[in-house]
Amino acid sequence: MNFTHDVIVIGGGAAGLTAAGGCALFGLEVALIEAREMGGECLNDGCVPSKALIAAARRAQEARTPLRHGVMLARPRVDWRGVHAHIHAAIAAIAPHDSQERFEEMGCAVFRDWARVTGKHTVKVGKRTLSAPRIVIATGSSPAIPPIAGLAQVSYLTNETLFDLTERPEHLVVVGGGAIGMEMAQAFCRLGSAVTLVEPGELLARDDADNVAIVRRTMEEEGVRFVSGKAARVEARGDGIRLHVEKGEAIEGSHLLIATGRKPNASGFGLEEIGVEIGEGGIVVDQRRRTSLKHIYAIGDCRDGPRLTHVSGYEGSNVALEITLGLPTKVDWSALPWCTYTAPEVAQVGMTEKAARERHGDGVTVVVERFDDNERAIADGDTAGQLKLVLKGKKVLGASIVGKNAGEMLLPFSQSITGKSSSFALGSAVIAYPTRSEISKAASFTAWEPTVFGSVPKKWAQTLAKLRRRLA
Ligand SMILES: Cc1cc2nc3c(=O)[nH]c(=O)nc-3n(C[C@H](O)[C@H](O)[C@H](O)COP(=O)(O)OP(=O)(O)OC[C@H]3O[C@@H](n4cnc5c(N)ncnc54)[C@H](O)[C@@H]3O)c2cc1C
Ligand SMILES: NC(=O)c1ccc[n+]([C@@H]2O[C@H](COP(=O)([O-])OP(=O)(O)OC[C@H]3O[C@@H](n4cnc5c(N)ncnc54)[C@H](O)[C@@H]3O)[C@@H](O)[C@H]2O)c1
Repeated sequence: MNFTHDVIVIGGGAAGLTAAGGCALFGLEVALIEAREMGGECLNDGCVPSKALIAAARRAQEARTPLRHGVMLARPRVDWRGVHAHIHAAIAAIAPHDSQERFEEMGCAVFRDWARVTGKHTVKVGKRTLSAPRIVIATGSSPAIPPIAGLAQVSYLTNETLFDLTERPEHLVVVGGGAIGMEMAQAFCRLGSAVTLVEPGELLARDDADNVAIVRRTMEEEGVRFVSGKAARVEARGDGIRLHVEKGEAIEGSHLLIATGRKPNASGFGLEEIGVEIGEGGIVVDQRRRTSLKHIYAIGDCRDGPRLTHVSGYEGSNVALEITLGLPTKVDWSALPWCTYTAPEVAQVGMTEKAARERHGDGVTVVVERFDDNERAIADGDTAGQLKLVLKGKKVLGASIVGKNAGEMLLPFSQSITGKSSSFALGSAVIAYPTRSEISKAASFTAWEPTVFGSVPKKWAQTLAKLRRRLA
């Protein structure tokens, strides 16, 4: 077959851009297809706008505690148009990294239209049919809308519309206590909205429950109200809504945010017709991210698996290496990090205590270090939180951190889990004083303490001391 390109990448989000850019930098002829804005969800309606909103909220919260450390601040005045402008300025500042021009400079042919897979090696975009020996599907996901009776008849927000608000919601009702629900509930509350969050199960269910309890307490103290139950029915009420919780109360609010997970963008553009297997959680892939048709890869949010920007980037670069150099690259989730950017942040790498005990039973030990023992945290007056180090013997299986900047502290534990460092190396490292990172050294050293100060080293130290007294 006379192919038009070496590889076709569908989707210009974190996954597709990494795969396309990687292949182009190795000199392959790459077709990159994106129907909407370049940069996908992370840049346009995900990570970037949500973290920009959180930054505005942090500023308001700081001022809301008027007297702290002997310093008096003026009460915050939140101008929602200013918040909106900050969010969109952040998007605009990062947009050049993901732009059509940048990827064309790297050597990609960029097509800005919807793609349809028309054959095992062919993709139609606009009036053109492209063909390649390898195809990468990186079509992302959309908000999953739960079966709440009456939802279609009321107006509601999702991450696709939330960041366009130009006025502060009076009372935001958030459905879903996952990462989006928790981050946005706290941010809107800090910016002055009343916030009620409805969740039937555990908040941040993938994280360590003790650590989540700490962030929940902080959010409650700041004014977020948590309602346990499933959102079952909703109706319009004046300019707002009234949400009925299954076997529970009815909550009235001015705005409704649906944050109940993601639906992979896997069907409706030709994959089923050519025999690519699609499961409940998305496109079915093997560890090398190959679909049931081995020359077609699926990466990022569109396939079954973790949905995070760094995961999309990791899979994009793996697949680029496999396609360009022919090196099979399997994904490895043993040191997968993630962080929810509430205050305090809730961060995780590797296994939680619960997951480790399910897998390894009594062989697991857990070391807990609290930030109220960390001297930088004390000096800063920001001691909420703790680090849980999960070990099997001295091998690190995971770390669960809740606290200010917890997400920044995961790296040494990632390296320990992957064998590029060890709990001993971290426990004996020299760490700048006073920093919050000292807690990582403290936890690692605690794991070694019984060995370092065990009976054998103690006996040896005593013998040496005796010898010195005799010989000196
Ligand atoms: C509010 C929010 C906050 C988040 N915060 C974080 C965070 O802090 N950290 C983190 O790691 N993750 C975060 N995420 C998750 C992160 O945004 C996603 O995991 C990531 O963006 C997925 O990247 P992707 O490339 O797989 O998909 P996407 O970014 O969705 O890209 C897919 C692209 O494919 C295009 N497309 C789809 N079908 C077609 C077609 N047929 N033809 C042409 N183009 C097509 C779409 O237009 C889209 O641009 C957040 C998500 C949300 C919603
Ligand atoms: N900081 C981050 O890394 C970050 C931030 C935001 C989003 N994300 C990613 O975005 C994706 C989506 O996040 P999310 O928070 O929407 O999904 P999620 O899957 O994390 O949480 C959804 C929650 O909605 C609840 N729910 C479902 N139906 C409900 C109902 N009828 N009533 C009440 N609650 C209901 C579920 O029990 C669940 O707890 C995730 O993949 C996440 O990893 C990541």
